[in-house]
Amino acid sequence: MTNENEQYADSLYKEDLDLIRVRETLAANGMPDISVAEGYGRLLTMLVAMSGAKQLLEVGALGGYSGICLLRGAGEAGRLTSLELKAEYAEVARGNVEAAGFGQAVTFKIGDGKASLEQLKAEGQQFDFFFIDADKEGYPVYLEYALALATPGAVIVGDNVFLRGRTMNAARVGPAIQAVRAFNERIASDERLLSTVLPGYDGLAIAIVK
Ligand SMILES: C[S@@+](CC[C@H](N)C(=O)[O-])C[C@H]1O[C@@H](n2cnc3c(N)ncnc32)[C@H](O)[C@@H]1O
Repeated sequence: MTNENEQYADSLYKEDLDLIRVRETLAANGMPDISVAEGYGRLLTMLVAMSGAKQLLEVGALGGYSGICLLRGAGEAGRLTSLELKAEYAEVARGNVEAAGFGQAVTFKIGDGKASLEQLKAEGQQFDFFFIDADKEGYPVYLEYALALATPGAVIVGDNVFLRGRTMNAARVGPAIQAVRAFNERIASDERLLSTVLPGYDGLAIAIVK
């Protein structure tokens, strides 16, 4: 769901064939059309480019839309580790990331993102950009891992932090909603982070590790 402002902003940009392909393959494979919003996809590219990040990590690959946006910002030296629960989704993402010209730059890790992050931590891997966009109940844990795996100055971005209004609805107390509230509060108050929450689309949290 996009509002008039978002639709206007999106209408300014020409068709993006690599991203159209992602949406087509989602439909063709019966996958949900829940890629990051167009404007936030462009913002991911900009944030990666502006920060100079090269070692990128995303939690939640789906069909590769955000992966393509992230890698576009990082240039030739960019490397993306993409964590995805479902092997069949990762295969669709792999095809789309390859078709966009980034096949050599991406590594998919299949399974629960928390287990993959624990493995990356045990291997001593570090990243300078994190995009958290998977199961909402996992957001606080994903943030904890991002802080543990972050280089100084790393950027941490979390999508859908409004949960289409459920985050702000005090009557809603389900585990995913409480987890996203905890994530947002931590983003705003953790003294190790500089942060903001953008209210467009479904809400995007952006933080820099000091
Ligand atoms: C909102 S979609 C990701 C969209 C993607 N970031 C994009 O913008 O193109 C969420 C994805 O997270 C995956 N997911 C759900 N639970 C997960 C988990 N525990 N670990 C890793 N991935 C998970 C889902 O299978 C789905 O592909």
